[in-house]
Amino acid sequence: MAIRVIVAGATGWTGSAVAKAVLAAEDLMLAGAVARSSAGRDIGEALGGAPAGVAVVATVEEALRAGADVLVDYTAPQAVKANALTAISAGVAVVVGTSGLSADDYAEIDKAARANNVGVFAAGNYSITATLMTKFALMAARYVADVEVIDYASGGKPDTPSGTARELAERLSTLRKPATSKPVSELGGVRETRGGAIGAVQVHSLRLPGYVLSCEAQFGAPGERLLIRHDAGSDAAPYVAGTLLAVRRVRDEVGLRRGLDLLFD
Ligand SMILES: NC(=O)c1ccc[n+]([C@@H]2O[C@H](COP(=O)([O-])OP(=O)(O)OC[C@H]3O[C@@H](n4cnc5c(N)ncnc54)[C@H](O)[C@@H]3O)[C@@H](O)[C@H]2O)c1
Ligand SMILES: O=C(O)C1=N[C@H](C(=O)O)CCC1
Repeated sequence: MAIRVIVAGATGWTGSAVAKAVLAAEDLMLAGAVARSSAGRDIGEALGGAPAGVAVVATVEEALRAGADVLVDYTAPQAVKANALTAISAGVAVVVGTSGLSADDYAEIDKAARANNVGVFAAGNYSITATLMTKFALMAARYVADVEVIDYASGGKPDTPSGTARELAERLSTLRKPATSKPVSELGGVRETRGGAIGAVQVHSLRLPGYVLSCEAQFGAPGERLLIRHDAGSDAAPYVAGTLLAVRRVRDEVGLRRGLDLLFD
């Protein structure tokens, strides 16, 4: 039986690519599409194609009324937590694509998921090559203590740091040995120039025209440096396969799992 999927943010940059892929997949069924601006329209037509027989609705609550197995969220940082909690309380598994959630937000989502016997999957980045960047950085952190994360995006990105950088820093923090650099609290001058701490890792976010989204882990050791970096282009296609992998697997577990690499092996 096909997995019934709701896509929230279904007409957005990423959500539209995911919704089209769900419509095209034989083992998935687009059970709902949430997009406030297109509410009432057929989602196939709203995406520039043939009618799909699914009317766009304005809220996740409305979409859930038709029945679903998985909610995929590609909306906005201020909407994603409420959408996820709404789905969880209806017993529906969630794939979180939207960035902007903190470790505390994820703890709350995990608690709700466990209480409702539901699986939730979240990845700061669903692209295969961005996930490899994270995997290689985590490998390097086992051998090199000093690492900082730099996140680059266009000036319009609404959240900082990126979901990619936040997840990378959180995960590096669980592995790293104490850094050798002077603690920020002991520095003179303008301390903010040393970036923000996520866990035990300093993160620096640049927002400049010309970037789509790039993220790098920069390791330093006496006399040498190692740079592990991912650069995204301007197409949403790289995020689709990883998102659909999560959709197909999210109901196998209860509670929250984070990081696409968990689904690689
Ligand atoms: N994890 C990943 O791999 C990955 C990949 C791409 C994008 N993202 C993240 O996904 C999010 C969306 O990115 P995008 O580039 O597709 O954005 P977008 O602006 O193109 O699309 C977002 C869609 O959500 C809708 N929306 C916004 N606020 C909403 C609300 N409160 N309720 C309902 N719908 C709402 C918008 O109308 C829009 O259609 C961002 O947080 C981005 O960082 C993550
Ligand atoms: O375009 C964006 O915005 C993206 N956001 C994610 C992030 O915050 O890391 C990753 C992919 C693109």
